[in-house]
Amino acid sequence: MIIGLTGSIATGKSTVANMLKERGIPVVDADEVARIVVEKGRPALQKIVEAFGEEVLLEDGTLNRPALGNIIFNDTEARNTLNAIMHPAIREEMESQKAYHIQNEEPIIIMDIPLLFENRLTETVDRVVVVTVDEGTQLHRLMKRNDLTEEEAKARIQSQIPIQEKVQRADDLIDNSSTLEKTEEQVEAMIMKWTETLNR
Ligand SMILES: CC(C)(COP(=O)(O)OP(=O)(O)OC[C@H]1O[C@@H](n2cnc3c(N)ncnc32)[C@H](O)[C@@H]1O)[C@@H](O)C(=O)NCCC(=O)NCCS
Ligand SMILES: Nc1ncnc2c1ncn2[C@@H]1O[C@H](COP(=O)(O)OP(=O)(O)OP(=O)(O)O)[C@@H](O)[C@H]1O
Repeated sequence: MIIGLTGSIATGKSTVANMLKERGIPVVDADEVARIVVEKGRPALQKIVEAFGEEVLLEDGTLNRPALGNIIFNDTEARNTLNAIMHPAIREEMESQKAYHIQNEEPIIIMDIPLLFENRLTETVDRVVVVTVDEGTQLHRLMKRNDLTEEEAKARIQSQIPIQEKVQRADDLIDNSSTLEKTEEQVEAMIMKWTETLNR
């Protein structure tokens, strides 16, 4: 069973992904893969420099992530340019990690993909789990985690499909508005449900 794990920015996908990993379920993480494909010497990094200039590089030649983030989260056209460079490379690496877990006969594999709906990838998974929080909590957690102003955080939130729309399209929901313990309980119940489905 291939499960797509998604949500909106800072709703708690990584938090839930870690809870799943702790329970032995393999997770293929799009954000992590997105970091690998822009490492020094990779073709995607070269293309990013060609599109956005040397100012998106740090002195040591690695990607200046905050600088690129400031450009793309405030400009749809720039975001589309970056997506066109990175998404094919991300997809290829994710497929290869998925194939590895399939070969190991893992019964459940999690694909943690923030932009699952935006990139129309729902057909590539069997079920979709959406991690949700209320909008106030999302804004607050994002501002705190990334040290952003309210305006900067709102621009990032608005660069994705609204969380309420994603909630409507979910097969399973995790409400991460409350404590981590409450989230953990929901994760355990969900794993139990999936396991029952597989054993049926
Ligand atoms: C712009 C970059 C360098 C900023 O890096 P930074 O370390 O600040 O953020 P990080 O990578 O941890 O992403 C944080 C969150 O931002 C959101 N996000 C990232 N990229 C995008 C995008 N192109 N469009 C909308 N939201 C995005 C996601 O919710 C993601 O979980 C980075 O996000 C990036 O390389 N983005 C393009 C690749 C991509 O689309 N990644 C999303 C997973 S497929
Ligand atoms: N239940 C919770 N209670 C308090 N803080 C939380 C809770 N869940 C997550 N957080 C915090 O909220 C922030 C966002 O969570 P997390 O990084 O898991 O979100 P994400 O959806 O993976 O984000 P992104 O889309 O940016 O990758 C983090 O700083 C995390 O520590």
